[in-house]
Order: sequence, then C-alpha cells, then structure tokens
Amino acid sequence: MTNQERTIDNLLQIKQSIKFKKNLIHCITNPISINDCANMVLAVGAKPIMAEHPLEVSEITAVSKSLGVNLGNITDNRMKSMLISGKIAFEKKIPQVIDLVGVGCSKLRLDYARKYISECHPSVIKGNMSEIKAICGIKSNSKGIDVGACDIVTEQNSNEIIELLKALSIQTDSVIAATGAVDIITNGTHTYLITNGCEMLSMITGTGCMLTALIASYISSGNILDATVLAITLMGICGELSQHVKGTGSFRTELIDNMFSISDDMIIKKIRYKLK
Ligand SMILES: Nc1ncnc2c1ncn2[C@@H]1O[C@H](COP(=O)(O)OP(=O)(O)OP(=O)(O)O)[C@@H](O)[C@H]1O
Ligand SMILES: Cc1ncsc1CCO
Repeated sequence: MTNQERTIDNLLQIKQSIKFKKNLIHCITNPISINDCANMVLAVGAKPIMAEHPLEVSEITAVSKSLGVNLGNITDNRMKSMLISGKIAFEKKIPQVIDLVGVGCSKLRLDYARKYISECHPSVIKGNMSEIKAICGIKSNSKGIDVGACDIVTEQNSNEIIELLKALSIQTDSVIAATGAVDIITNGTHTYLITNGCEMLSMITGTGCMLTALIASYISSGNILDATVLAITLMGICGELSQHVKGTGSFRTELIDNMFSISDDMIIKKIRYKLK
C-alpha cells in the first residue's frame, strides 16, 4: 500500500465506523442552520441532540460521544451552555469542536472564543481564514461572518499561513481547521491541504456550520485529525457532486442526499489533498 492509499483507507474506515453506530452527538449551534446541522449528523449515521438550555446541557454532554459548539448568532443562554458543556467534555475526555463563527467581526465572540479555548481545550478549532487570523491576534479582514478577500489562501501566502496554523495548533494542543476554497488542517506535525469543494458551497448559508456538525460526528471515533480531514473532504466532494442543480435551494437538498449516499469508490475517485 502507498502512503496515499493508507491515508484514504483510514478515512474510509472512520466513515464506516460511524455509519451504523448512531453515536449521540451534542451540538449547540445557531438557529439559522440548526436543522441542516441535525440532518447532516443523521446523514452520516450518527444521532444529533441540539439541547441548549444551561440547566440541562451538562447531563446531555456527559452521555454524548462528542460535542460541537458554534458561535453563530450568539445569545447569553448559548454562551452559558457552551462553557458548561465544554468543561464537562474536557473533564470526561469527550472529543469536542468549536466553530469560531463571527470572531472576525465581533469582540464579544473573540473574547468568548479565547476564554472557551483556554478553559475547555477543544480537540478541534475550526473557522474560515479571517476567523482563524482573528483568534491568532492578527489583523483580519472578515466580511461579517464570511472570509474577507485579503484573507483567502493563495499559492503565494500558503506557506506563511501553514506556519501560523501549526503554531496555533501547538499553542492550544488542538487540531486547527481553516476552511475556504483551500482547506488547511493541521495538528502541528501533519498538515493537509484539501482542494475539494465548489463555489456553490459558499452560496447557501450554514455550510460551515454543517461541516462542524460533521466534524463533531466523525471525531466521536476518537481519531481527531483524520476525522476532521474526512469531514472536510466529504463536504467538498458532496458539494462538487451537487452542482448540476438549477439553483441554491436544490443544492442544499442535493448536498444532504449526497452526504447520505456517497460511495467509497466515489470518494477514492474524487479526493484531492496534499500532505505536508
Ligand atoms: N470558493 C470555494 N470553493 C470551494 N469550496 C469552498 C469554497 N468556499 C467554501 N468552500 C467549502 O465550503 C465549506 C464551508 O467553508 P466556509 O469557509 O465557507 O465556512 P464558513 O465561512 O464558516 O461558512 P458559513 O458561514 O456558511 O457557516 C468547506 O467545506 C469549504 O471547503
Ligand atoms: C447567517 C448566519 N448568521 C449567524 S450564523 C449564520 C449561519 C452561517 O454561519
């Protein structure tokens, strides 16, 4: 087996291991895309629970196989709940991912994300490049919750960005996932660059949130780096397979359908990544 074949085989094994297990995945997320997030978790064979009341989340996280928290459309209640759940997950060694939605445009969210990371030690920190730059304390150019044009990964800046992400990974002891046309995932030692995906993924709301729900589903396998790579390649490939539709409404449906039905052969045929 070549290294590439071994990597892909690993990803397919994680996918298969989650498919029929119905692992309980606790997601605390925004109302804009909450339904799509729950459906993505179901599409890959896990079981979502979207509880967010501060008085019940600790018992729910404690019986879940992983936790996903998302800062989109933040409220006082969810700020409370996410910290309660994040601390329980850390104590009980339950894998967890934080999606840094909006930290590039809101000081409230940026300060909160820093507090969350230092107190809850998430296994994965995920955001678009503007959000990741903001968390690193570097001036970012986000456009609301979206990446700013100056922050997009290019051939010219990719090495500099990889070093930034590796340093953040080492500092936080988390896997870092920076998403966009090129997705970069690193654990400080191994770095994956994934070029699957299509522009339509940025033309419906919540694909980043759905991706976080997928990462949460797959990290319940315990293999944090590979699970993150798997979730991101699947989102990219399923986006590509869904592009033939008439418009963005059907794209959203097709994306969930493809996530449910994609075959191993299709993943092997379509996957595009570099390991650095
Ligand atoms: N222009 C693009 N080309 C290819 N893939 C893309 C593009 N934009 C986004 N993606 C893919 O879409 C998914 C979501 O990434 P994105 O960076 O848009 O997240 P986000 O900004 O957090 O999204 P959202 O705010 O919609 O939740 C990732 O899988 C990423 O690879
Ligand atoms: C549009 C929007 N606003 C806050 S969260 C969200 C969904 C995509 O992140």
